[in-house]
Amino acid sequence: MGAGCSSGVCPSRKSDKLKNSKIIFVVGGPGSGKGTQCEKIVERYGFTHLSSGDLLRAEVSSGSERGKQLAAIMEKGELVPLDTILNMIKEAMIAKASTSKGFLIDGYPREVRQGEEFEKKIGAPCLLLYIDAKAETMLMRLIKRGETSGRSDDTAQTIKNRLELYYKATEPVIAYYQGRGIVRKINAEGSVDEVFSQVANAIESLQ
Ligand SMILES: Nc1ncnc2c1ncn2[C@@H]1O[C@H](COP(=O)(O)OP(=O)(O)OP(=O)(O)O)[C@@H](O)[C@H]1O
Ligand SMILES: Nc1nc2c(ncn2[C@H]2C[C@H](O)[C@@H](COP(=O)(O)OP(=O)(O)O)O2)c(=O)[nH]1
Ligand SMILES: [Mg+2]
Repeated sequence: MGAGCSSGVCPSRKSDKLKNSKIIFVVGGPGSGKGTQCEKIVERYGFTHLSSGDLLRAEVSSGSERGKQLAAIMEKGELVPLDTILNMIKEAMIAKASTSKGFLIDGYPREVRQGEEFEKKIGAPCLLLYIDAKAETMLMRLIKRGETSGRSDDTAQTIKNRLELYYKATEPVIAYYQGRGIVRKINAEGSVDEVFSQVANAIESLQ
């Protein structure tokens, strides 16, 4: 163990506590319905839901100096530094490792490198749920969500940036994992329950 690793939360090595954890990546564009489906998975299957965006928003709400820097990036719809978000996810996973039946990682990886680093420092996913909706659908859902979400990034210009970044950086993540045969594509155009029936089939195919 190198210097700085004595706390047990060492970002540079795999954690023994997490080595047997079941890991599901939930990938899709902004507004595709990742958060909505994750809530339903938790209700039925009892997994632990970790949303990268929620972890970051909690840090922003804490008012910390780091939170202020993150807020400026998120308001523009850009990606925060890889190490920051990966360490936050790893710490949250370790905190739940002894009681969790498995982890839903929502909003991460956003780019292929994030996936590679996650696997080096945490572990490999057994499933990638690809929540697929058309750009117009995502745009409409986000504009509607923006009426009540209070999220500073649910605004027309930032939504446009987030969608562009999704197609450029995140879609390649799906192709990367397709090569391993762990991707299940979910058609997210229908109602929440229609989408969930596909999601449930994918989860049950694991057990
Ligand atoms: N894995 C990540 N890497 C880098 N930045 C991230 C990551 N996850 C979230 N962020 C930052 O937090 C912001 C909000 O992310 P979040 O996942 O909540 O929103 P989103 O992509 O619009 O998805 P959704 O609205 O579908 O939940 C992103 O625009 C980005 O600035
Ligand atoms: N019609 C329809 N609307 C949906 C579905 N899933 C989510 N929504 C709505 C609820 C939200 O206001 C918005 C974005 O959903 P979200 O769960 O926050 O998405 P995400 O940004 O976490 O991917 O879209 C869905 O499956 N069908
Ligand atoms: Mg979300």
